[in-house]
Amino acid sequence: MKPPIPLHEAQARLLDLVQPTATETVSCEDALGRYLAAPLIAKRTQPAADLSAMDGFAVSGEGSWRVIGESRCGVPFGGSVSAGEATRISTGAHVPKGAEAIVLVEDAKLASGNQLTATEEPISGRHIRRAGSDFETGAHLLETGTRITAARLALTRMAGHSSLTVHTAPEVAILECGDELSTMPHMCNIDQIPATNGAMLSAMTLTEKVVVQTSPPIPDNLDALAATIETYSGTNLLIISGGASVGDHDLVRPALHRLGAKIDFWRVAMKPGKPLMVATRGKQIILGLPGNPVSSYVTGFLFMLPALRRLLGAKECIPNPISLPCYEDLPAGGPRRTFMRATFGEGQVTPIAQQGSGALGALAQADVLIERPEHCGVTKSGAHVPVYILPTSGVA
Ligand SMILES: Nc1nc2c(c(=O)[nH]1)N[C@H]1C(S)=C(S)[C@@H](COP(=O)(O)OP(=O)(O)OC[C@H]3O[C@@H](n4cnc5c(N)ncnc54)[C@H](O)[C@@H]3O)O[C@H]1N2
Ligand code: MOO
Repeated sequence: MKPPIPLHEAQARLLDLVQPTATETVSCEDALGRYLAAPLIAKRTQPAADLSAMDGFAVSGEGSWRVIGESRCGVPFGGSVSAGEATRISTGAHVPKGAEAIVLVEDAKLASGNQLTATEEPISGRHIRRAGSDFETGAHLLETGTRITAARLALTRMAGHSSLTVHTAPEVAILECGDELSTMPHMCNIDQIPATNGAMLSAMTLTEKVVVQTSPPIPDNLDALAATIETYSGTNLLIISGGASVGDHDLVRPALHRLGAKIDFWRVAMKPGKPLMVATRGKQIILGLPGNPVSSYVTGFLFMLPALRRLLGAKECIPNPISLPCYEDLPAGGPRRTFMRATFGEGQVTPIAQQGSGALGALAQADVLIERPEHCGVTKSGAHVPVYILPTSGVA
């Protein structure tokens, strides 16, 4: 048996196998959460003209000023203002030609209806958003592969786009196998356990634009497993949880062999998640995830979601750790890169006592994964450690 390969090599090999899906043009709103298939180039200049940043008066020269009109959003003042003149102005309205300062409403005094004085001397250029200060027509605003977030969706529209080119939603099948798995958590007998991984992995994909298909748990039977894999052969990505290890009833490898799939690698030097398997069958990518629920989650986070992002054309597919202090001493690392479930609070992370790869209670409590590199030394409390933030505030 070949030794497990290092995590980073395994992730790189997986991503090398995956090609982004075809492209399609969708409304900016429908592109939310997807990745640009072309750079975002500004089709307009923003602001298109000098605008006031405050409600008040646009003035020219020294005060006092005679108010000769109004500039409001959508209805600019038609003419220009000369020294000693002003217009009323709204936040976001065009600064009239000739005006160079804004007197805030709070600082304005009006006598006989239209004679303006200021309690605070206005400063030339202050409270004026200059034309093009956000971006100019032709500016390269977002790179290919950038994810459309709420703020970027607003930017695409402000830049004059109503549609965007993105990659089509890949089809993903999520399977789970094991004779002990029950679809009825409320009525499991002693020989059974509730099937959790299919539901969990499906939930994890909700952060990406994908079409997910699931099937009831597959029994530990080679014919049944091969037949189910065949049923989903048309999907871009096939995820199989369980049966990835070396036991007599771990049938994913035999089933893939029988179907002529090419196993690219099996076993990664990581904990949890060692029996992870990556294979291809024609254009389909197949990921065999270990069945222990925490192992399935961690490999889902570090392999399944990156593969989906690559299918969707993301420029960054693999999550990046940040550095945070750890509240406790951490033991030296072993031969496998280890991902410890931990909580986050008061600016530091604290490992959870129960680190078993079946311990869903601890996983459900975890805010972060602490990364312990292979053979690292002891880490003293207070030292910074690499940490992956888990999405705990929304779905998945
Ligand atoms: N002799 C060895 N035994 C094992 C090794 C090894 O290297 N040599 N590796 C261990 C590691 S590490 C892991 S991880 C597990 C993974 O094994 P499998 O992928 O074959 O998983 P199963 O045996 O099918 O299940 C393991 C465990 O998880 C439960 N399970 C499975 N699927 C689900 C599901 N969908 N929902 C909820 N729970 C599930 C299953 O009942 C088992 O308890 O292998 C070690 N063994
Ligand atoms: O790799 Mo297993 O996931 O350690 O329990």
